[in-house]
Amino acid sequence: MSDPGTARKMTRAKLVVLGRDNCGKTALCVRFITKRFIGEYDHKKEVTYRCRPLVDKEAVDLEILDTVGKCAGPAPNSLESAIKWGDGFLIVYSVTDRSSFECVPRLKRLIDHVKQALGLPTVIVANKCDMENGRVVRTEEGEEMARELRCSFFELSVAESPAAVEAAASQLVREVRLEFHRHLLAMDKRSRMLQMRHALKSKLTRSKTMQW
Ligand SMILES: Nc1nc2c(ncn2[C@@H]2O[C@H](COP(=O)(O)OP(=O)(O)OP(=O)(O)O)[C@@H](O)[C@H]2O)c(=O)[nH]1
Repeated sequence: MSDPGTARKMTRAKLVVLGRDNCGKTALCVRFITKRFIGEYDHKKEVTYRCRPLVDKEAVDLEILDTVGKCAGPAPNSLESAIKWGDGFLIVYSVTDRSSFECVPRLKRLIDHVKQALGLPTVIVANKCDMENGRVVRTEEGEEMARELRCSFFELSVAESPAAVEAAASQLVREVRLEFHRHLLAMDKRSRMLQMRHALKSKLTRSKTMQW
């Protein structure tokens, strides 16, 4: 995020894409950035993409970290570092893979734990809805889980709908912007309180000196 001390507008943001292997994280990143769907992605390590999309007519410099899917066992250090680094999170699962769906709450808890904060900007994406024949997770299950975790929810097909991918990523940028402005307000409030405390202290010191 931009440094709130120097700018009132959020000009950059760091997004992290999380989810089990094979759920379509790389496909989603590539679709969002290039608008293309290639089909096969050679991706065995973390990759950071950079782009500058317009979201609600305002440009934003995005760094998007595409993590490597892993869910079982303790979270690797690289995943924790990725979460520490990020301002907003896209958690992806595939509607054709129940274990990827079950992984979502675990990843959300990890975000809350690593960032030591609740309610950070997080969007859940249910991918591969074009594969109706292979579907094992119903739309309502995804919606219900997103409600429980208090996250925005998009069910889409990266393969078939670039517009839906853009909508999900734009929603995340909006939520990161909101968080940025909340942070600015909190800092303004804190600095006003400090100013008031300082003014009160000097007044007290002055009146004590006058009594002497
Ligand atoms: N039918 C269909 N296939 C998809 C969709 N999105 C991704 N895929 C396919 O799913 C497979 C895995 O996609 P990736 O983007 O490599 O998945 P990933 O989550 O990055 O996987 P890891 O790198 O192992 O973590 C690829 O064969 C994609 O072509 C989709 O919306 N529909």
